[in-house]
Amino acid sequence: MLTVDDARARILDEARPLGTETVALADARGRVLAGDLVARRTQPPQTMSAMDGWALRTSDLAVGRTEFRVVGVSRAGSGFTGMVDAGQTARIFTGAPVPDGADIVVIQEDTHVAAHDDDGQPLRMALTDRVEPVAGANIRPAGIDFATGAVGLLAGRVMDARAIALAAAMDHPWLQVIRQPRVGVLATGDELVRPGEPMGPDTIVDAVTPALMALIQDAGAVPVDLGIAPDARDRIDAALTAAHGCDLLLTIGGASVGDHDLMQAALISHGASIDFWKIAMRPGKPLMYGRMGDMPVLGLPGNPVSAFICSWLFALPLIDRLAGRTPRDPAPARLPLAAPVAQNTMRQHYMRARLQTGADGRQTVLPVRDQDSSLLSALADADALILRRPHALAAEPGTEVEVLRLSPVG
Ligand SMILES: Nc1nc2c(c(=O)[nH]1)N[C@H]1C(S)=C(S)[C@@H](COP(=O)(O)OP(=O)(O)OC[C@H]3O[C@@H](n4cnc5c(N)ncnc54)[C@H](O)[C@@H]3O)O[C@H]1N2
Ligand code: MOO
Repeated sequence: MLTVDDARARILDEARPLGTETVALADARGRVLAGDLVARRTQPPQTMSAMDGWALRTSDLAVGRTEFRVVGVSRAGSGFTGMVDAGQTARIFTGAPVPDGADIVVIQEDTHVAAHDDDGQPLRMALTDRVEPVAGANIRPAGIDFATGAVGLLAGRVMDARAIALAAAMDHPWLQVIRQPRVGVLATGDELVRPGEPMGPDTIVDAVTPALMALIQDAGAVPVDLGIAPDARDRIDAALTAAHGCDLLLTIGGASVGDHDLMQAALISHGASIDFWKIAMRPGKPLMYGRMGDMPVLGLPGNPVSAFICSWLFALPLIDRLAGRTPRDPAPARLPLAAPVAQNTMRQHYMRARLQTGADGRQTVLPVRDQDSSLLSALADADALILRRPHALAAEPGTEVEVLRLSPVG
């Protein structure tokens, strides 16, 4: 049987980022830049003050001048267009252009107004403290952030709040980004109903579709609910036809060996090639992977925990790749066990577990008691998975094991 690592590699190796589209900057959160983003302007556009104070000449400070004649005011958005000559100063505010002639801004805390005119406007400014004549002090040169034509954000950058700020500052109202993957979710099984639908004695509620819809959204992709197909070839065929147009298809159930496990045959009749079926992992052994045309298909086992863990391990990195991001590959932490675990089989085991912090502040990990792959209560309760490698030996409390955290969302 294929190992988890080999299965991951086979799934990811074939996948390529999708095409591009243009989105408004306001809709760009979480999207992936399709190309380098170049500044369309220079920031700051001219020499700007970094402080509220007075613009003047360092040459005046160097010769010991302490009083200056006020010749104008430079505000953010409306600079002083005149010249600051020797012995002169201009009132200046943070973000205002530094007038010609001035090469230093003295912060107002080091000054006082020595004389006002009849309207109360400052006529003369005097220094109250000694100010070092350092040219450029409290001044931001033009282009210190970025200059027109400079590459500010690289292709592949995920547009988080910080990247959005820079794109906005570089004057990009629109961005070229990788298209969001459309991920079809198709549940199968005669026994399934939607939450709230009439129930019979043999029915259970489709819990996996809603879980996958949430997981897909958390991954920045667009979920497409393809419904529940009963265990009948014609119904599964119709649902697979409806999947055309998706970038990835996740099917749930019908992956095993039972008489009603029809998914593989249906996929093949739709021209799908099956790359692998069954991997050495628990839960999730009957995972199937193939392609229908260009569209990758993950045939998830029906047991809800198996479907969730297979999606978490394989569908999420695949969505990352299709969306143009680096496929996630969380490194396991090492934490001591809070309860013993048995020797593992040849299947890599992802045990549902809870992180806990002892009175001494030390974190341990407690496997949930029942690892049955149908138990949604245990899955909801878990906040981590203990990763047990094939044939790992039995381990006592205190033994460090590999732990993957299930994030609060996803
Ligand atoms: N003889 C064997 N039997 C089974 C094997 C095996 O190797 N030999 N593998 C077992 C394993 S492991 C798993 S996992 C399951 C996978 O079965 P299928 O993928 O064929 O899934 P189903 O039979 O359709 O369903 C299994 C189970 O899950 C419930 N289910 C299905 N879909 C949903 C859903 N959307 N929401 C909630 N629950 C769902 C379904 O009712 C069944 O109880 O096969 C084992 N058997
Ligand atoms: O491997 Mo199945 O996926 O036990 O539940």
